[in-house]
Amino acid sequence: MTSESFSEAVAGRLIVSCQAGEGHPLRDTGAIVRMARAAVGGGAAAIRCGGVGGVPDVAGVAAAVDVPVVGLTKDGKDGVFITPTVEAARAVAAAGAHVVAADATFRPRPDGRPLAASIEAVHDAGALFMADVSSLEEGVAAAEAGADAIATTLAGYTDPGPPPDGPDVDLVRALRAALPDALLVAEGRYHSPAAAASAIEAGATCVVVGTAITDPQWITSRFAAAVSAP
Ligand SMILES: CC(=O)N[C@H](C=O)[C@@H](O)[C@H](O)[C@H](O)COP(=O)(O)O
Repeated sequence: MTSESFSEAVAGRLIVSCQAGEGHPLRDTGAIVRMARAAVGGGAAAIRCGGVGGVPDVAGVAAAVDVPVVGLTKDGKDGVFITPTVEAARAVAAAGAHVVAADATFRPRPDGRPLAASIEAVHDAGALFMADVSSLEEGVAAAEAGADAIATTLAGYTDPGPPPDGPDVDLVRALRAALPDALLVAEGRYHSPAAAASAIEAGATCVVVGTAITDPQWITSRFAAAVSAP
């Protein structure tokens, strides 16, 4: 898939992130695949999937849906953990991901290789590279290093302490101003249709929504809290 055809497929549309972490009741490749098919049925333009040991999820979803698949793996929860190494990036591409999403923050990478090495490996495998960043500077650097898409995935997750409640729409605005032609993905804590629409208004090419669509446990907890007596 070329970056032009991926951009055409997702422009002004929703990507659904279908993931379930270790210990989650939906942590099962078959469940993830069915989730992805349901998301496509509802109008998802692409699926983002993978996680800890998530290569089988990427392969299963890629075989089951006819929309682009953004794949990733995760290794732990600290530091650089989203597709953190060149080897992990190669494995995700080999599983059939059209786009490989990986951490592109300035933090030290566990294999000591530069971001550009992961980008090159993904391109050599015939896939595109989505750079998961937390700041304007990281997004600009990732674009300069050859990333095909810049995503705000890690905004709010690199500082100590809990992330804020809402999405970082200001980062979307700043990235669009700095990178007028980039394929810019708004991602992270978009918890309502209105919030997702606000990202497009701020200049995002497309929006990724995960938890608010694909985690019944999280959705239930919001309803449960709303009806519980104070
Ligand atoms: C920080 C991190 O690990 N983000 C991950 C990236 O793949 C996923 O756990 C998120 O679910 C995804 O980014 C979508 O975001 P939200 O679930 O907030 O809609």
